[in-house]
Parts: sequence; structure tokens; C-alpha cells
Amino acid sequence: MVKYYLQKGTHKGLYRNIARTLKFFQTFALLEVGHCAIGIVRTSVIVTGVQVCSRIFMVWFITNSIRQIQNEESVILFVVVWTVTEITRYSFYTFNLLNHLPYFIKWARYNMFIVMYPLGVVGELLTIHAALPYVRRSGMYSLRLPNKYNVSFDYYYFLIIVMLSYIPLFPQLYFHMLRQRRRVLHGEIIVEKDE
Ligand SMILES: CCCCCCCCCCCCC/C=C/C(=O)SCCNC(=O)CCNC(=O)[C@H](O)C(C)(C)COP(=O)(O)OP(=O)(O)OC[C@H]1O[C@@H](n2cnc3c(N)ncnc32)[C@H](O)[C@@H]1OP(=O)(O)O
Repeated sequence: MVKYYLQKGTHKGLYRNIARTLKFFQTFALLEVGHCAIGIVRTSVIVTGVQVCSRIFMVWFITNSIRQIQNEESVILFVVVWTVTEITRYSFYTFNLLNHLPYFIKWARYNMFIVMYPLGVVGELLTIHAALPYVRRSGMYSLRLPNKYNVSFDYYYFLIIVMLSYIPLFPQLYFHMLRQRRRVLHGEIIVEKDE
């Protein structure tokens, strides 16, 4: 991403450039949910599931599907935030497994989210908001009556519901991380409700 920006001097076209890699790795992250479900990783399936599904949704059903929004600054915002977050998170896992975890990586894993999570949410919500006019105009992924299934679905309103669902869901993820932070950095014993 940095190389692209330095070479082109603009963020326009950056999403197209990284789209294939982004789609591959974000989809691959579904394995993380499986790992929690079968107990390889000791963390909440619900928290991990919401996190992974919201990203897959952003990648496939918003950014990849609506070409007109791919050059929005908000797309770059959430992509940069996800990237920085995952570099830190996977460095943490790797060094942890090697039993040589530098304190600054542990510190970064359990502090950076305080700023990165809200920034990621802002990027995602602004991107969905930017998509709304195109979705309304094109009627994409919508099913209008009459049809042979006798079912109607309006993707435009679905997106509004998705945006509203951040209000109850995001605090759950954020407080989960705050609890993890207290456990790992301050040694507090925390009992998760959904475990
Ligand atoms: C149909 C559409 C639906 C849409 C719905 C929309 C609603 C959306 C609501 C809100 C969406 C928010 C969107 C935001 C997205 C962003 O990412 S913004 C960027 C900032 N993001 C973050 O900072 C993410 C922070 N969150 C997390 O990291 C997560 O909560 C988590 C990864 C999902 C879970 O982490 P946690 O419970 O803290 O578990 P860990 O501590 O990481 O792991 C537990 C133990 O397991 C070990 N481990 C885990 N994975 C691995 C691995 N791959 N390899 C090796 N080891 C692993 C880990 O070391 C821990 O071990 P111990 O320390 O021994 O316990």
C-alpha cells in the first residue's frame, strides 16, 4: 500500500491493486472462527465470529460489489487500520508461540485497539454510508414483488440495519478487548460470560 501510494501519489486505484490479496486473507480468516469453535484457540466464538463476518461483509458485499465507492478515503481508512491491527496481532501470536514475546508487541496488541477499533468502525460506517445511494439506484441484491418466491428483500434497508447493528455490537467487541487488556497487561482474572 505504501509502495503504491509513493509511486502513484494518490490513493485512487489502491483498492483495486490490493483487492485480490484482501479478499483472500479476509475470507481465510473464517478459519479463526473454526479454531475457536473446535477449541484450538481459547477465545469467544461469538466475538471472533462477529469480527470476521463484519469484515467479510465489508470486503465482499460492499467494497468489492460497488466499484463506485472503491476510491473513497473511508475504504483506505479501514484497510490501513485492519492492516496495522493484523500485523500487530499476528506478530503477537507468533512471538507468543515462540515464547519470546517482546513487551512492546504485547503492549501494542493490547493498547492500539483503543484507537484502531473506533477508527476502523468509522471507516466501515462511512463506506457503507457512501454505498447507500448506489444501492438504492441500482436495486442490487434486492428482490422486488411480484416474484415467483413471493418474497421481497431490500438491500438498501438491510444496509441501514447493518449500520444500526454496530450500536449494540461494537461495544461488546470493544469491552471484550478492554477485559483482555486488563487480563494480559494487569494480570486480572476475568470470567467471560459467553465462554
Ligand atoms: C451480515 C453482516 C453482519 C455485519 C454485522 C456488523 C456488526 C459489526 C459490529 C462491529 C464491527 C467492528 C468492526 C471492526 C473491525 C476492525 O478490525 S477495526 C481494527 C481494530 N481491530 C482490532 O483491534 C481487533 C481487536 N479484536 C480482536 O483482536 C478480537 O477481539 C479477536 C481477534 C476477534 C479475539 O481476540 P481475543 O479474544 O483477545 O483472543 P486472543 O487474545 O487474540 O487469543 C486468545 C488466545 O489464543 C491465542 N491465539 C489466538 N489466535 C491465535 C493464532 N492464530 N495463533 C496462535 N495463537 C493464537 C492467543 O495467543 C491467546 O493465548 P493466551 O494468551 O495464552 O490466552
